[in-house]
Amino acid sequence: MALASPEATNLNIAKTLGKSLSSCSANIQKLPHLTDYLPNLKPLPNPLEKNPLYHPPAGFYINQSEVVLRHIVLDPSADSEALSSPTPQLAYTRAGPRRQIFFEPKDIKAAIVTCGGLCPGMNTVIRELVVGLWELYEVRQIYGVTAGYRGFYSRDPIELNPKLVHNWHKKGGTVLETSRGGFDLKKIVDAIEHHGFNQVYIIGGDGTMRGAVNIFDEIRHRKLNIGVVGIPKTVDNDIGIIDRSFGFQTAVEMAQQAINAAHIEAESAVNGIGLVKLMGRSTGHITLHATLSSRDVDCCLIPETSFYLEGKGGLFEFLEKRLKENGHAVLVVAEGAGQDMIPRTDAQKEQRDESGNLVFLDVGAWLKSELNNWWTRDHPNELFTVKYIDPTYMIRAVPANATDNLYCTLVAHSAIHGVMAGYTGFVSGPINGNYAYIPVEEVAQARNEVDVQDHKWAWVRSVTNQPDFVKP
Ligand SMILES: Nc1ncnc2c1ncn2[C@@H]1O[C@H](COP(=O)(O)OP(=O)(O)O)[C@@H](O)[C@H]1O
Ligand SMILES: O=P(O)(O)OC[C@H]1O[C@](O)(COP(=O)(O)O)[C@@H](O)[C@@H]1O
Ligand SMILES: [Mg+2]
Repeated sequence: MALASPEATNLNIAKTLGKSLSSCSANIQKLPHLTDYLPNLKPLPNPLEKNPLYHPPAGFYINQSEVVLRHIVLDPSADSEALSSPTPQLAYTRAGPRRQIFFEPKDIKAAIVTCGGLCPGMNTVIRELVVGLWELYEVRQIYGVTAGYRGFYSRDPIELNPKLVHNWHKKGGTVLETSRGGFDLKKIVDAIEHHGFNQVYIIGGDGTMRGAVNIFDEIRHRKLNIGVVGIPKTVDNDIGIIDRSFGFQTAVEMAQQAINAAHIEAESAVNGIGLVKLMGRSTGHITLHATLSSRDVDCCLIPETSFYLEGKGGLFEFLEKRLKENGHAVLVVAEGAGQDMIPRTDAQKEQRDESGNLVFLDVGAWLKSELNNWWTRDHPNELFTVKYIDPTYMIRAVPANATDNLYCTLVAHSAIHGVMAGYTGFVSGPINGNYAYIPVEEVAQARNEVDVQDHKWAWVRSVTNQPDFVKP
């Protein structure tokens, strides 16, 4: 069979793509807008037009019709049937400044809140919201709601300005403080009304976004002129649709220190095992990425795949082989992995944190004990040591690295532009590297789990050469 020349192939692809795109219908996810329930709101020109220092160049403003495609991988050789009746492309409103806005800057009273667990970059997002609102849109009433959702109704908000927040991006954690639980819808929306907030910026994870959906619904139900935006924060990277959360890369980078230490301890012992437990309640993204970038890991265990200890194809058999070959092994486990194997009392089965998340048992401590039992049983006269490192909070209680800090700036400014344009009940985040606005309801439902069928997991397997843990 004659091979097509590269030019011919390119032409074919271009033709097919052209056909595909010309017949492509974009399924644009509808974004809620304040005018949906307040039709009399009048648009105003963007104050950036009169900014004394910055003169918006051509192409600065985003057209209403600009979208970001959800899926950018396309198979141009897909059969003609599929192309003649293409599945509509999922598309989201592109983020960025609009020519027209729906808030008079002097009337804006903005609230910023952080909820859930920590994530590197939270302070940067707060800082950029404050500075962006102040500098871009001349907003002078900006408040921080402290201690998470409960702070709306139980604490006095604190006034924020660029001078106060100017070096917050260098600090880990959240200066505004955060908490789990305390979500009381009526009290929260009453407090928003009472304080006169008309823009609410909510930084938090999956639980927080579910709360934001309720807040938005209630505000819409009361027909209040208040914009609500979510900024997804998830060190576990368990929120779907967006590429990743700010802080995730920083956490992966921090995890390297723990893996390096585990490797050194294991290498320096006779039959040494270095065991590291990383964050990841229901997803193993941190563990997977830390494994891929380290290359010192012999076995990576995540919640999305099960494993077993004893017998053919089990963890013990694999580790025994590695110890024989290399004298040491490094094991990295996500906190949510193997939870079904750890014995629990009835009380432990019921234990929940303030937000209602199941409290996990320590998979690292359990594995360490199981490994020790196994070795003393099977090799009573041979030296063996397990060095267990749990860097849980060390990987998230740090300032964001440069890449994440940049992300924080873009996501915060995108959120501001969206709220100013009258959008509400949405989330600002990157999709395929482009910032977009996504209905918060969709984000609250979208999970992002490690796909163990895709290439990334295959890379892990090729780096570690670990078993599939398929029972014979
Ligand atoms: N289904 C839900 N509806 C309303 N609020 C929720 C829901 N789930 C969690 N929350 C609230 O969101 C906040 C943070 O949730 P949590 O699960 O602790 O962290 P994260 O947002 O980081 O996932 C808490 O105040 C919690 O009460
Ligand atoms: O001890 P805390 O503060 O509850 O945080 C621990 C948990 O936070 C997480 O990072 C998830 O937090 P978020 O849902 O807030 O992103 C889990 O991996 C971990 O179980
Ligand atoms: Mg969560």
